[in-house]
Amino acid sequence: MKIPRILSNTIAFPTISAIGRRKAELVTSVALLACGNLAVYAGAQVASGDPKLFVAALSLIPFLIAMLGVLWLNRLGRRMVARWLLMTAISSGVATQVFIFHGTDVRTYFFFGCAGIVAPVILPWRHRMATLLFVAFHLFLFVWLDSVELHVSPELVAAHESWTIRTLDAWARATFIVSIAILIWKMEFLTRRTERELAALATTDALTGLLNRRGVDALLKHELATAARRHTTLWLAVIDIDHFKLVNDRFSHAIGDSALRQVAQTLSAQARDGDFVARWGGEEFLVIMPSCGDSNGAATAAERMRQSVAAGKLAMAHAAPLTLTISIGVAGVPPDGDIASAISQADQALYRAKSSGRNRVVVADEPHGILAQR
Ligand SMILES: Nc1nc2c(ncn2[C@@H]2O[C@H](COP(=O)(O)OP(=O)(O)OP(=O)(O)O)[C@@H](O)[C@H]2O)c(=O)[nH]1
Repeated sequence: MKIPRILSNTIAFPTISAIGRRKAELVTSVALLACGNLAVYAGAQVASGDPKLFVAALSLIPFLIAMLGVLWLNRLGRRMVARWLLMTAISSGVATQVFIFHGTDVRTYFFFGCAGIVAPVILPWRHRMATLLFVAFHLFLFVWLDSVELHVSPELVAAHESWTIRTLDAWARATFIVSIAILIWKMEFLTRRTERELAALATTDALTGLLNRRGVDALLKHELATAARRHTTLWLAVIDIDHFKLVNDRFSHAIGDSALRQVAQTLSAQARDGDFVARWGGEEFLVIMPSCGDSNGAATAAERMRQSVAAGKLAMAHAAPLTLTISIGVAGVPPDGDIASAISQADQALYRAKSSGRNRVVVADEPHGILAQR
């Protein structure tokens, strides 16, 4: 079944931050929960056949419209308005039921308790004083109404033993507990997801979508441990775009960014399963190749990447397509070796590749350095 866009949590709010999305989804959940609860409530009132309860059910229509407004405003990104509308609509919907239609015989006032508990997680921290007042007022109403008998409607006192009143009473109690439980579960779920998203963001380079330095550091340690267990060499390729400063200076920083993205895509496409491509720094990339075997295998893989970048063209709006080249330094980390010295060797090999003309691959332990060139 296709879920209407306005109701869907998974596809909603694609453009906002992880934390903002968490709040927005929480607002959607509470709005849907409140709608569901009060729809059942209104259903029981209508089914009772009692004209007063029927009018009470009709009085929930503005509340339902307000909930749709909350969902809509939330999607539009008017999250502050959506949050306050949600809380005030719940509050006034409950107040209407309690003070105009039921009094305290039906425990609709339990929803004041719900509103008081939910408010701090929904309302913005920025409005903390207003939130505090909202919470205090609702908890006061909840405690006060629980301790007094407020028979607003004489008909309701007469109908006290009817199935409708019992149902509404039971529903209000059950909803109080279940709503809080669902909210806690939802918050836990969203917190875990937000944590995962933030962890992914912290290890991802925003421009290219590759692993960033922080991400690759952890990965390197893991891959080295695996290689050491298998007694194999972990091969690393440090890659630098040639004359990249010229691209920025001659065209623009935006074109420079496009060039970085294109090289990142080409390297990722050329990497084999099990290889990892990361953005190592400005215009430098690092490729981790755990299963290349010997230096020939690593050099062949690096050469394939070099050729592929050189064969690509970066489309330009008002100029001829741009051809980019890269220089690559390759080094291996033996099972008992350390990453820092392998990176340093790869850097030196890269330096040799640059100083001997660029657009080439140099393997650190090759006596002549230059293994492949065009
Ligand atoms: N557009 C863009 N440029 C960047 C980014 N990060 C670093 N750079 C640029 O990359 C350039 C690196 O230039 P250099 O280190 O002089 O190297 P180069 O021009 O590539 O020369 P060689 O490496 O010797 O071939 C600098 O101009 C940086 O500003 C980025 O994220 N986007």
